[in-house]
Amino acid sequence: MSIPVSTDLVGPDEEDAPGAPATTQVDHARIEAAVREILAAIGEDPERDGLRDTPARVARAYAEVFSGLSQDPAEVLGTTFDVEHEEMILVRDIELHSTCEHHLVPFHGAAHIAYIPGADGRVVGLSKLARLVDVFARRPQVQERLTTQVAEALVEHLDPAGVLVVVEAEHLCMSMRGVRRPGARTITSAVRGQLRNPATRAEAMSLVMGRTS
Ligand SMILES: Nc1nc2c(ncn2[C@@H]2O[C@H](COP(=O)(O)OP(=O)(O)OP(=O)(O)O)[C@@H](O)[C@H]2O)c(=O)[nH]1
Ligand SMILES: [Zn+2]
Repeated sequence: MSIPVSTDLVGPDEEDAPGAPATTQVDHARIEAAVREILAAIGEDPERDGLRDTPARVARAYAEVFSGLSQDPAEVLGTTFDVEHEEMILVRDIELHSTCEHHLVPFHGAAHIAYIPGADGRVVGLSKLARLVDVFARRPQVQERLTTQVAEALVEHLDPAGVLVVVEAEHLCMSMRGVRRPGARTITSAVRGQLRNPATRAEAMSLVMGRTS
């Protein structure tokens, strides 16, 4: 994929408010021009009061929503530590927002991640699992790929004995348009290593499904 060069390219942190998520390198001017064109194409007046700043707002929003394109999972998982824990670690209900690559509308839901540390006993900080989800969610996505990418990144960078990733989400492309079925939830999973073992997998799934929320 080639990223167009423009004087309006804004890199990470340059225009972000303190504490805001880093934004990706996107061509703001090009997004603004495209949004103006879409507004005109749907019969709107891009110059009317409420819409005049919309192209710039959309460019800033896209920079944030697609910031995962310029983030490296290796960095997120770069800090690990050893603890004496050989059993499964599971973080569930990691809220996620992503963008369906077919319609460029959101899908949102939760990820649940379980892993068993590898022979070297390394674990990651719990927050890094949520950051890892964001690295892949903040891209044009399909849910299956998002699920697989999170699992594969953990396998590659943490070398665990086993991994289970479950993602459940509602796709607005199925709710607000098209087939119009609000409330339908899609569940995907990716399982690697010892978590493929039926008993271990069943234990992880019961922990995921037994959530109270
Ligand atoms: N497998 C999968 N499909 C998805 C995902 N997000 C959206 N879709 C589907 O992608 C399909 C795209 O189908 P198309 O027929 O090319 O597009 P469309 O005419 O807009 O389809 P409708 O949504 O049925 O109106 C739709 O069935 C969507 O529900 C996803 O994460 N995974
Ligand atoms: Zn869609």
